[in-house]
Amino acid sequence: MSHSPSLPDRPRLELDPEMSEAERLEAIRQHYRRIVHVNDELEDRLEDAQGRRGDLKTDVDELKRENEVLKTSSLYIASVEEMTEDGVVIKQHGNNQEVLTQTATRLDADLRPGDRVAINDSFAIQQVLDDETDSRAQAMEVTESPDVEYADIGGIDEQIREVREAVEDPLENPEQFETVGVEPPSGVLLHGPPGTGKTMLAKAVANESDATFIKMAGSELVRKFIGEGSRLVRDLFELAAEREPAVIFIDEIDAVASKRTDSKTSGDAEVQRTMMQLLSEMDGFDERGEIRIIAATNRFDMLDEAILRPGRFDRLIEVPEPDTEGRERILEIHSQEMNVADDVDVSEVAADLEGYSGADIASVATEAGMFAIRDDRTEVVQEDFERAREKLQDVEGTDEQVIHYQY
Ligand SMILES: Nc1ncnc2c1ncn2[C@@H]1O[C@H](COP(=O)(O)OP(=O)(O)OP(=O)(O)O)[C@@H](O)[C@H]1O
Repeated sequence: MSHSPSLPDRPRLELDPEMSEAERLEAIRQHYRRIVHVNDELEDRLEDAQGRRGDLKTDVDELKRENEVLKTSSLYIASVEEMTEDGVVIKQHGNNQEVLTQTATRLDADLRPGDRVAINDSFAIQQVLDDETDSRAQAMEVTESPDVEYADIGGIDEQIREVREAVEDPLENPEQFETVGVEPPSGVLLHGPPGTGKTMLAKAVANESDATFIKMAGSELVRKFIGEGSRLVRDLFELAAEREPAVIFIDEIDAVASKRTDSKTSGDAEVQRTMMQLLSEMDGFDERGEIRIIAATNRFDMLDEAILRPGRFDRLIEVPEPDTEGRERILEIHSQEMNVADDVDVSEVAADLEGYSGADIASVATEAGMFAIRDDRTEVVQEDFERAREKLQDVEGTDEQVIHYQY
């Protein structure tokens, strides 16, 4: 590339009055050729200059970016709480301080409450972080087809029937609901003591309706993902829309939907915001297509009534502790793969397990098998079940009992 500063001389047309017609014509022709030549040369130079300009612009952009990075090298993570006329209210992760700040105009349109953002030392928002962050993956358990079937669940046949009616039927035969002119229930709330099969039931109905199972634990939203609750709830519904047909399962919903307490700590405000997000997602649920939502709690008494209104969790299903017959069925399910001696009387074992949940009974079966192994036997005998029950009673002692009692 030549970058000579001087421009080529401007060609001059010199005509002598003495010249003949033919000479004049020739002089004009030559002049024309010179002009064309100079023009070509100028065009080449222009092209070079433009190329050079492009190179310089790339350098400038690069430097600008570096400068930006240097200026904002230590960014902190925060969540957008609210968009107000005066600016954006954010809360920094790790401390609960709320700050009113400004944002670069180029980001304005993209911001929504609940977004995770990167802020600089002066709290100015520099960047909106991607939705697909680690916490989204961590906070949600997604299973294409959970390996639980209705036949694996014992003692709650009536509850299975109700859940199928509220979840499976609308997913499989939406037209039937339309023809008859009834709205399927918006959300199903399973309530009852711990370990009675609520999660199993939600997994089984997702599996048997060929729906993706997406689980989120309410307790984790408030303990582990502080400041991200409402965003994660929004992501949960977005993910379900991407994966429909889908069953959303919110375990321990009481953690985000408890009756309002009087204290006004920011922790409570945050839980409140998470619940509001959940309510607004459910209110806009009609248009969401093939998504059903199930929640579970063992603290039904603590729930805020707002979540039980029509259009939200409007189908309540109690999943109680199993009765004798139920316990027998659960014991059969959990020992069907075990080599149990013919003379074991399952109904007698079950009768002794009064107050045991399905989860407790599963442990009794496993523990009975362990006793047989310890005794170097290949068959599980009646006494193994009794010893297992005694052992678990000793181990469980207080904690579990207290929870059961509270319920
Ligand atoms: N009705 C049941 N039939 C068969 N197994 C059961 C039943 N209930 C519980 N179990 C056993 O207990 C385990 C835990 O059950 P599950 O997680 O479904 O209970 P949950 O009601 O959701 O409990 P939590 O309230 O503590 O979340 C299951 O994996 C299963 O092994």
